[in-house]
Amino acid sequence: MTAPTPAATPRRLELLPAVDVRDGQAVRLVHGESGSETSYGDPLAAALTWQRAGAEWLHLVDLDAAFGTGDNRERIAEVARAMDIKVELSGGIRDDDTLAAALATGCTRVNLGTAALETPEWVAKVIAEHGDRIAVGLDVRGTTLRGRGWTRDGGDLYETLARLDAEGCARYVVTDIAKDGTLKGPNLELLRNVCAATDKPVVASGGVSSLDDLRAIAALVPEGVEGAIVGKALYAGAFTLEEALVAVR
Ligand SMILES: O=C(O)c1ccccc1N[C@@H]1O[C@H](COP(=O)(O)O)[C@@H](O)[C@H]1O
Repeated sequence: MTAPTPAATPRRLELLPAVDVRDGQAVRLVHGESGSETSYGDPLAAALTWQRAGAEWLHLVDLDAAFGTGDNRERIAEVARAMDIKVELSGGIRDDDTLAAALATGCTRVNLGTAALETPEWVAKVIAEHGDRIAVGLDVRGTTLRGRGWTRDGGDLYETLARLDAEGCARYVVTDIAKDGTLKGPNLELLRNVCAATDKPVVASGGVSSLDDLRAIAALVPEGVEGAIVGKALYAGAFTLEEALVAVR
C-alpha cells in the first residue's frame, strides 16, 4: 500500500513592514506625493524595531532615488546590511550600476519600477541574469502604470504584465497609488484581477489600515497573493506588527 500524500500546509501571507527613506529619514507619503511626508525618524531604528517584532521581511525604499531628488544609497546599504531578515529593496534601480549597488547590499531581491516601463530590454536582460532576485513593482492609478516617482504614465498594467510574464519575471509588487498612505483599505479587486492575469506571486501594497484588511488580503493567498507591505498603519499604531503576524498566521 502506498503511503498517503501528506496534505500541503496552507501558505501564510508574508508581511513586509516598510521603511521608506527620504532625506535620510524614515517617512510615509500620501498617494506617493512628494511633499506629503510624515517623518518617523531614523530608518535603521525603524527597521530594527520591525525586525525585533518578528518581521521576516523588510521593504526598504529609497524615495529620493525614485523621485530623482538625489539618493540615500549609503543609508539604505547600512540598513540592509544590518538586517538579519530578508530585505526587498527599491527606488531608483534603473541601470547596471544602481542594480549592482543594490544587490551588493546583500538584499534578497530588488523591485524595479520605472525601468520596467522605460527600458524593457534592460529589464528582460536582468530578469534572465538574476531570476527571482528581481521583482517588478507595478504602481498603478486605475490600470495605468506610473513611473519616475509615480509622476509619469507608463502604459497599461495588463499589457506590461503579459510582457514581463513572457520574459520570466518572478514576482510582482502591486501598489494602488490611490490607496497608498491613506489607511483606506487595500484594493482587493485589483489584487484579484492581477492574480487572475498571472501565475506569478503578487505582493500587495497600499491602503492597509487594520488587521481585518490583512485578513482580507490573506484570503487571497490561494489566488496568488504572497505578501502584503504594511507602512502607515504600523507607524500610526493602528496595530502592532506582533498582532499582524498573529492575524495572518
Ligand atoms: O513607496 C512609495 O511611497 C513610492 C512613492 C513614489 C515613488 C515610488 C515609491 N516607492 C517604490 O519605488 C519603486 C520605484 O522606483 P523606480 O521607479 O524603480 O525608481 C517602486 O517599488 C515603488 O513602489
